This record gives sequence, structure tokens and C-alpha cells, in this order.
Amino acid sequence: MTQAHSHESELDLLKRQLPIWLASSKELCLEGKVASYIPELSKAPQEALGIHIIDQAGHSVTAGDSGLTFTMQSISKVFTLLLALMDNGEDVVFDKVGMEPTGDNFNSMLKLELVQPGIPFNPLINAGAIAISSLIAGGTSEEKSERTLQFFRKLARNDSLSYDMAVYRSEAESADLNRSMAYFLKDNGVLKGNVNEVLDIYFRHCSISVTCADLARMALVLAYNGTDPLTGVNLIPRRYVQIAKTFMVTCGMYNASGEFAIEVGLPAKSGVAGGILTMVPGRYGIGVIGPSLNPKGNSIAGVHVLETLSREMDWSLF
Ligand SMILES: NC(=O)CC[C@H](N)C(=O)O
Repeated sequence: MTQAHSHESELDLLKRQLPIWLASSKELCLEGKVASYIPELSKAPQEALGIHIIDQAGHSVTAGDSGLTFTMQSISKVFTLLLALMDNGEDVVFDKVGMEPTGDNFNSMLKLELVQPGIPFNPLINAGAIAISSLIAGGTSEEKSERTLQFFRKLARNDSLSYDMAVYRSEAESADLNRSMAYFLKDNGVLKGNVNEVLDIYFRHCSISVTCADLARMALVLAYNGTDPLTGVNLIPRRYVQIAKTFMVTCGMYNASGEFAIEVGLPAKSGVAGGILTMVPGRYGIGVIGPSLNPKGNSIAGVHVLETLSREMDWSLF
């Protein structure tokens, strides 16, 4: 059998099996909770579950509620990290954030003061991502946000990607913890510039509204080391994609990253709106939505369906 044939048959297998696997994961939705600490997020449908998988030729398989729109939240942190690396280089970025998992919740401040030199442990926890937002190039905060949005649009091949302004406002009005972290970082000399402007950049990229197909296309570029396989154009240097994917394995699912690496074994990033972006390197980009979360803040049914997929398709990298 040629490569093309075996590949086609895998997509056919996915087309047949995905709705079945999804249906058995969906039952878990009722055991989780939709995030409510950002009030607007609590309006998301608890029982929804959807997935979109795309390959290098643009062929896709989709199942469940994959048409649902939701905000990227923490998934955006992977791409602001990439933009900050492209804008500043590695030395500047890793002067402001570390490379280690915390084992704490994504919004924990615990280790900010405990471990010297007082920089956030990694760019995927809130404190680290806020520090990263301050590194995005641009004359004004509007320009920095606009550059971020354009970068996301290019990766998703979707010029209509935009903000969910209701979620943006809701987060800005309820972000006391993130605000306190940002002031702490400013006092530590990690965050330069105006705290409110940096937070605005952060809230905006967290509130970019997507579907599973958008996430899958963004993931596909990472799966192909920064080159969009649909156009052959390199969008991100390979080294930076390698850094981002490594962070996704070690910190992408918050303090459940170790278990996810064992059970799924793919680089992934989740967000509190219930999205998960993941990929099979060199093969597929994958977007998942399931707003009902487990206690660690990951989509409860989304993680389950990825566990099934990885096991059945033998996708683990390890
Ligand atoms: N884990 C997340 O998705 C967190 C993102 C959210 N915007 C926050 O700062 O709390």
C-alpha cells in the first residue's frame, strides 16, 4: 500500500469512528463544570463536544459540535510566545520567563516570590503569559494587539478571526488576580511599561473567538514545524516551534500535563473556555471544544476523546 493510500484509509477510519468515540466521551460533560470566574464564559453549553482534524492536504474530519465558536483563552499563550520569540529572540524572552512546569494552578502566584530570580516559571501560566504580552512589538498597545490578531489570522488562514468583546469585557472587569500578578511583575522589574496596557493586550488575545477548524489549522502549522503545508510558506522559524511544542508537552495542560503526556502523548494546549489545540506532528492539526471542565481546568470530555483517539490510532509520541 502506498503512503497516500494508508493515509487516506486512516482518515476514512476516523470518519467512521470519531462520532462513536465522541458519543461515549460526551457523557462526561455532565460531570464537569463550565468556567464561571469570567462570568461571560458560564453561558457556554455544558453538554457540547466537538472536534476537527485536518491533514497536510487540507482534508478534514469533523464530528460533534465542531461549529461552536469559543474564545481561545490560554491556547492563545502558545502563539503570543511564538510572536514574542520572533520579535525579540530567545535571550530576551527567557530573561523574563523560565522553562519549567510549576505543578500549581494556571493562575497561581505561589512561586512568583519563592524562587529567584523572581520570573514566572514558564510562558503558559498566567503570570508568564502576561510577561510575554509585554514583549510583543509595536508602538502602542492597539498596534501590539493588532499585530497579534493578524498573526493568528495568518496561522488560521481566516481573515475574519476577531475578538469576542463580551468575553473580553467580562474578563477585564473580573481579573483582580491577573491584575495583582501584573503589578507584582512590574515591581519585580519583569514587566516593563504600563500595566493596564499590557493586561489589555493579554485580555484581548485570550478573547479571540475561534472554531475547532481554526484551532486545527493553527495546530497544523506547528505540526509541520512552522511551515503551512497548504501553501509551503514558512510562517514561524522551526526552532521557535520546537520551543513552543516542548512547552505544550511539559506545561500545556496546566498541572495535568504529566498525566496527559502519559495518556495522550501529544503536544497540546487547553483553555478555560474548553478548547484544546493539539497535533500529531508531521501529520494532523486538531481542534477540540468541550466547555465542561475537570477540576484542573481542562475540558473533561475533550481530554477523554483525545485519550481514546491516541490509544486507538497509536498516536502517542512516547
Ligand atoms: N487557563 C486559561 O485559559 C486562563 C485564561 C484566562 N484568560 C485567565 O487569565 O484566567
